[in-house]
Amino acid sequence: MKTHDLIFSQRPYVLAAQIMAYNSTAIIFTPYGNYWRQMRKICMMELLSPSRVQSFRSVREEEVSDLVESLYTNAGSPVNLSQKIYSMTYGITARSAFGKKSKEQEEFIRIMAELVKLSGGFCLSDMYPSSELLKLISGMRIKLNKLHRASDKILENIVNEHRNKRNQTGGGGGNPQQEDLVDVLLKIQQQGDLEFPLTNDNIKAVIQDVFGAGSETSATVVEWAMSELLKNPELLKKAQSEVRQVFSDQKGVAVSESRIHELRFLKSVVKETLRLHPSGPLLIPRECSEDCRIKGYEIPAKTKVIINAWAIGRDPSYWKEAERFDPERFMDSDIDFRGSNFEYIPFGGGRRICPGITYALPSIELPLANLLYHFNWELPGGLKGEDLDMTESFALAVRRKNDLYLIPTPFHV
Ligand code: HEM
Repeated sequence: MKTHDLIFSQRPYVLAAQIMAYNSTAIIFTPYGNYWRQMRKICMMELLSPSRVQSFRSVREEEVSDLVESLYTNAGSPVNLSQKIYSMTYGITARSAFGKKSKEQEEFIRIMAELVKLSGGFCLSDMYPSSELLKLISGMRIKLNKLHRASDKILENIVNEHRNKRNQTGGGGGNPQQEDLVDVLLKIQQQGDLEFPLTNDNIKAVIQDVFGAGSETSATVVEWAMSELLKNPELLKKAQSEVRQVFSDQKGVAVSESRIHELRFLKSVVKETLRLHPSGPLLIPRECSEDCRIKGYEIPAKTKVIINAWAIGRDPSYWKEAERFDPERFMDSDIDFRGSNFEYIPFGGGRRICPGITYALPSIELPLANLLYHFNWELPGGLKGEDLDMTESFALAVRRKNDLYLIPTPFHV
């Protein structure tokens, strides 16, 4: 990611991306080159830049406020917090990138969760990509085709709705400032601004990537942070005291983003969660584009390279009491996840580093701050924090194997 970054900027063949991402023409699994560069740049400018992220502040605040309201109505009884967090995060991404939530949002969430399971690059057909027989007998191709047909229908609707609206009133309802990512991609398609024609399939591929990458990942962080805090009641108390003190004048109103930067401990909780539970523990696989030599090892061209960010984040040669959830370690530390501290790479590094960091952080911090501010939390059935099951699922983005059920009790009565 530093000395040999260019050579390792390629992605390997993954059957799920081939089928689901319209011949790998989105961003995540797209081959390194001009097409990938242009698509990544468009998303950076139209969705992920600091000013665009700031412009979605009211979207985040509304979605989080809806979450809080729905939790108030469940006060005192166990709620499936995981499901609520995932639904909220997908809602934020849908509204930021496509202007509104899709009618089929819950169905799309289900498809994405399934896709994330199948895209890890560890299924037999990805180990032996040239074997058509394996794709057939493993049932992968059939499963993926079915999933693809279902997601394509939803994506097609999103694109068509945008196209119709553009034809009637222009992009963004006649206000270019209000154009969303889909509007911009359609405009580029119409104007033919790129060196290659942008097809409908390309647009759908990018939407799907953004939807999956932008939601599943951030949601896992909120889910794991709440799990770790429940396991460590004194840390939970500390995080709650901080947010309740910083927003002491709110008196029950949803916590806004205005002073979120003052929550130093909460930011450390997020960093520590990303150390122990990086959303993509093995990042996204790379491929070596030419022969190279690293520390005496010959790595032939086309070798699939998997980076174990999870293990690096728990390596005792870099981290004191590596297995312990201890947000304090980040309080007075310069270590950051933006790709230059290689002992801590939850977002990867180099040319393929996650472009969504600036977008992701407020979508994690704001819900977390609100959950901590508004409610006291307990495990159902008198379960103690130390007994909370922390088993991980196996997928490209690792969420809890079993959903997190908690009992919220309103703090402001
Ligand atoms: C906690 C939140 C997130 C985490 C932990 C995360 C993590 C990652 C990781 C590990 C990679 C692979 C990096 C590599 O190969 O070195 C990646 C790539 C990517 N992420 Fe994220 N991500 C997050 C949020 C987001 C969001 C919010 C978006 C967009 C809305 C996004 C879009 C992407 C895209 C498009 C890529 C592919 C980049 C490329 O191949 O050029 N991510 N992310």
